Amino acid sequence: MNKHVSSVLDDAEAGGKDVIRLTDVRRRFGETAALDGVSLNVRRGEILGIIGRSGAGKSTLIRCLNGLERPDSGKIEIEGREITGLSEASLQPLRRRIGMIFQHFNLLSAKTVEENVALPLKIEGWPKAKRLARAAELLELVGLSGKAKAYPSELSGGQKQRVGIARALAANPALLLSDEATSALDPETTRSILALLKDINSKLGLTILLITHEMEVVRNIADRVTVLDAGRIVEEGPVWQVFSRPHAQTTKSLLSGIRPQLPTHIAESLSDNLEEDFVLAIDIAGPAAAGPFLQCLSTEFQNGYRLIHGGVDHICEQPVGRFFIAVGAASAGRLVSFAERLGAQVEVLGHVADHA
Ligand SMILES: Nc1ncnc2c1ncn2[C@@H]1O[C@H](COP(=O)(O)OP(=O)(O)OP(=O)(O)O)[C@@H](O)[C@H]1O
Repeated sequence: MNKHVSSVLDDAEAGGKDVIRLTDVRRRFGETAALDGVSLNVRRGEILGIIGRSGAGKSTLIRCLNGLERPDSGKIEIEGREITGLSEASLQPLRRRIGMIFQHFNLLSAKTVEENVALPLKIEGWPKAKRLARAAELLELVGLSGKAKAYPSELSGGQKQRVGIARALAANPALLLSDEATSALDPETTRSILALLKDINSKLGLTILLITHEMEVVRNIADRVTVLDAGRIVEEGPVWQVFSRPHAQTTKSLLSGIRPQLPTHIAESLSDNLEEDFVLAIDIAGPAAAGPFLQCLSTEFQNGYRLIHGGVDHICEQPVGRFFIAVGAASAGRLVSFAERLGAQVEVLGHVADHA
């Protein structure tokens, strides 16, 4: 185990369960409540995703966390120490406990890769030889050992973000805060950066807070997710649960791009004629989704329903099923109760003629 790994683990063992804790944090700008009573915690070693529409309050939350913005009221604690009310000087060492990576990398173009990575250590007063040794160690961790003497302009977007990650880890933070860090990257590069973050999370036990509008990012690497809307938390929980059974309308619409939807031509032909077939959206998560659910349904109802669309996906290794089913009016009530008894959540979307 290298020195960096062991020091992060030592820190992890020394502290409490929550790296960050927010209690009833409020911040207004005139009439706008950017944060309207936000309480959340980021547990040591987890990856927490925060999602929300534009204007939901994500940037304000980040600025409150790194001390650039002060909340009007409420409490923010980093590793058990309250930061609200601290002077700029007392805030500095706590601010260094949070490493940040950004959408546009924020590297210094006139400095080499190793100088960029070593910069936070220079600010901390480390001697040159020591900080270059640490930069080499971190560049190895992010797979860029051969690029120490290169300049940012000579790197691809993915490589620049790897440098950003190495720099964010240099001062040995308790938390890595990722602010839309993959939003400027193509899908393949995004996947490789997410794999690196996941690897660092499991190797170093590093806690990561991901702020993103990309649902795929949260789905791929986060353990838990918090949904912000108009400055409030409207939903939170394990990613597989929230993504398989979103309750808040905001969450449903944020996830509409990555969850199966009723085909548009059928959605547009739905009626409210109770004599026609019922169109149901059925969500089921956990072991029952993996196969038994459809089997049970066909055993119980034989040919009495039609599968319109949907299937089984896997989120955080949990099977998650979403099916759109049409069933005759006479069997609909019985099918809904049967599915609910199996643990599914059922929504009646409308009605279609039986040939649709
Ligand atoms: N300095 C400011 N002055 C006035 N209003 C502000 C200020 N900062 C944020 N707001 C308002 O607070 C609300 C939350 O903004 P914030 O930037 O935190 O949202 P966001 O979720 O980060 O949005 P985006 O995804 O577009 O960056 C918005 O209505 C915004 O217009």
